[in-house]
Amino acid sequence: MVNTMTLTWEATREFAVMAEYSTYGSVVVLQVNNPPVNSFSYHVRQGLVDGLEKAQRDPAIRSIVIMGKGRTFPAGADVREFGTASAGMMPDLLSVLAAVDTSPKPVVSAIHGTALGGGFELALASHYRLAVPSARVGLPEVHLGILPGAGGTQRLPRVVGVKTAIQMITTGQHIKAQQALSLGLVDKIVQGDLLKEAVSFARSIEGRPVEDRRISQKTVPDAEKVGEVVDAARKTIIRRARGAIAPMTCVQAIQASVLPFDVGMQRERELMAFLMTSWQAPAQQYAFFSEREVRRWSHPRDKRVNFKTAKPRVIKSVGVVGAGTMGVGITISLLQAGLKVVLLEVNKKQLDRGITTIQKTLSQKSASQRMSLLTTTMDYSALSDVDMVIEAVFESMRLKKEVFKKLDSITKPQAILASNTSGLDIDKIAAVTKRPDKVVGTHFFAPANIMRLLENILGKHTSAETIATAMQLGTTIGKVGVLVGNCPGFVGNRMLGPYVTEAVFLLEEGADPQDVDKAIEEFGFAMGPFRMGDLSGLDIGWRGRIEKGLTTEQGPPPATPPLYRRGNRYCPLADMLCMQGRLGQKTGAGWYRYEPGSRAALPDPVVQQMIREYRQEHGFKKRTISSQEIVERCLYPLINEGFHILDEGIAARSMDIDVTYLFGYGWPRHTGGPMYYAEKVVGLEKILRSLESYQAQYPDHHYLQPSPLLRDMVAKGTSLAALGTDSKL
Ligand SMILES: CC(C)(COP(=O)(O)OP(=O)(O)OC[C@H]1O[C@@H](n2cnc3c(N)ncnc32)[C@H](O)[C@@H]1OP(=O)(O)O)[C@@H](O)C(=O)NCCC(=O)NCCSC(=O)C[C@@H](O)CCCCCCCCCCCCC(=O)O
Ligand SMILES: NC(=O)c1ccc[n+]([C@@H]2O[C@H](COP(=O)([O-])OP(=O)(O)OC[C@H]3O[C@@H](n4cnc5c(N)ncnc54)[C@H](O)[C@@H]3O)[C@@H](O)[C@H]2O)c1
Repeated sequence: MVNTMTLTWEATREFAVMAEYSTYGSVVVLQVNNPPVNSFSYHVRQGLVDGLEKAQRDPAIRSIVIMGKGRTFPAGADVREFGTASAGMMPDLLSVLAAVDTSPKPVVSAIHGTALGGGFELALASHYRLAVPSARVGLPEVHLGILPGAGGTQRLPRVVGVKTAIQMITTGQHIKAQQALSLGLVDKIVQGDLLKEAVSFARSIEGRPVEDRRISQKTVPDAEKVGEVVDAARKTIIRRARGAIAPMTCVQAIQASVLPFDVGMQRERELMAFLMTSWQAPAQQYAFFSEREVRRWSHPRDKRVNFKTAKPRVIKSVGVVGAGTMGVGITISLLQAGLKVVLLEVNKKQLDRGITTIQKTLSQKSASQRMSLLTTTMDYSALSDVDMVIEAVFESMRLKKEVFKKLDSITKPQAILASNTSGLDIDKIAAVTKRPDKVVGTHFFAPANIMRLLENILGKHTSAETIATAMQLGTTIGKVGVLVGNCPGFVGNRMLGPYVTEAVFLLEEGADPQDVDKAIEEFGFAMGPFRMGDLSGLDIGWRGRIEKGLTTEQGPPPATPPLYRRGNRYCPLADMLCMQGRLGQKTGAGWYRYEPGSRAALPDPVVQQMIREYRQEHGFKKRTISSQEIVERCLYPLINEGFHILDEGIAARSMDIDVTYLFGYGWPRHTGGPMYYAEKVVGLEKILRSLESYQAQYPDHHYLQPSPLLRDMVAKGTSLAALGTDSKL
């Protein structure tokens, strides 16, 4: 038991304040104080080493506790230091951890919040670990393109075995305290005041030898199976990693944990150096910080549209209109965040189907509690009292206008009216209401309860308060909100246009759908454009093209040249599939065929025959197209459209585009996003020259025409970061 009377502060702050030194009788507590997440920046490392040395020198001190001040135990290395001079300044994290491991006085890590990366490695180097019940631990370095480089790949397998260590490190998962306890990663879960409990625990182990507590001195429990475990892991990881090098490099480091500790540490260091100097690590770290940076939104259209000054309205209840694919997913997201929802649908069958899906999807534990927040209705007047409505009816401007007119007359005047349109003009929708300032686009991605992106669209009259509310709603429901301007397709779908258009042109020239998908999947996408089209439903794009007058349900509009629409080259192969009722997975056939009940895309001789005949009819000569050409022809026009978007001020920053693609379209994270990839991986000049060269070969493919902004940046040597929000906005 701790005598609370002895818990008087004898704190001296002569050491760097980032690791505060306090004594409680014979126990020293070192509290890392580096808000917000207590990362190990240089001064923290120095403070810890100084504190440890002081504790060793003082004969009155018999044990040491390390903990975090404020919200968390250290969440790892200071990633912002990577690549800067301070990162290399001694003491480095490895020497801090060596001082902990070899301390003759027992060291206890007392964990609250999240002990991640280097933070958890510090805990593993300690002789004892305590955690509060809400704590989480993990080694998420793989998401930053690196590995746990302060002994994590060597100590973790010594506790949990190679198999579990591979699983934890290559997924970067956070583990809850209770699971950590059962895996032997923490020794005790403590209730109540962590400081008191930790001091009490430290006293209880004073004088005990530390040698048998040092994980570095243990052996890996499943060492004899390492070859077999690594072989099995390699197969799944290579497939899952899709070009990211960190996961497999983590496995190589873990494999070395069966060697003597010092040898394994040397191997870990070499592999860490390899990853740190790769192009993927900075790309993934950029992705990490961009995900957070988009929360600091603003828009050049209006100075008031700025996260610093705009205040959100409080949203407690939301109406969702349409219980289709998106309406149901949006409803689930809202309920999961504890918001009240009124779900309205005009079709009874559809409503019933939606309710069943919602019930099934909500986790068993909280289903009844969450379901009690849901009201379902076929009567618009049930929306009279909600704070916000999200419309998710069919993608038709006529219908959206009709719905918004109704919503405007029924809902309370201060209610915000949002549309989940995939790309229709928000201003036209707002114009039918008497509150255009309260109309906004909130573009969710399918499946809406899973996909993290929320693309929020600022209309001409949307107020700063409305945008702040939409952005805040995103945070409340765990989405990554990105603010963009209004144009057909907004940012995400607009950039997708050139990508799918060019993908279909490749079929004319000789590729099969599976060739294109394979090249794009090898680049790192989870799905190529044709598999993705089949999954989403080919009718979505077809309806859109019909609405735009580019095609009709019966074929090309009268008196239209077959391969041109409005002066631009057009390939009608996708329309031809839809006219045959091949709408993708839902009809068992699209670009591919599907066996009943299976989602596996099988190449279809019928489609191959259709493409062959099409080539013959229109005089295309089949040629072999390399994967490199496929990737460049699909992705460079997409990137080029990103430059148009920046130039027009639709996106304020290139990072808004990158985050949109990382979280909404499965762009491979290890490449940083399309704009980062263009600038830092390929190089803007190379992108420009490739576009020019393809355009010379295909002068009527208008998406290949390089954007003036791209040309200008290459000519002036400007960087995307320097462009900031000041492109011609
Ligand atoms: C911790 C979180 C779970 C908290 O989440 P929450 O939602 O509460 O808060 P935010 O995510 O919004 O974060 C708040 C704020 O903090 C910033 N931040 C978070 N984590 C870090 C961090 N680790 N470093 C810096 N900044 C951080 C965040 O950006 C927010 O600020 P902003 O201004 O952007 O709003 C959550 O934040 C989280 O998950 N964080 C990341 C945790 C993580 O990934 N940890 C691992 C870090 S990497 C690491 O620890 C590496 C170590 O394993 C090894 C280091 C050893 C180095 C020695 C290597 C020797 C080899 C030498 C090779 C040399 C080669 C050469 O260059 O020559
Ligand atoms: N499906 C996607 O992948 C996706 C992704 C992002 C955005 N969107 C957009 O979301 C919207 C909805 O798409 P979806 O795929 O969920 O469509 P869906 O066809 O699955 O569902 C639309 C629902 O709206 C209902 N509805 C029609 N008229 C209505 C009315 N007047 N009042 C109330 N309900 C009405 C229909 O009965 C149907 O249940 C569209 O604007 C679409 O472009 C779709």
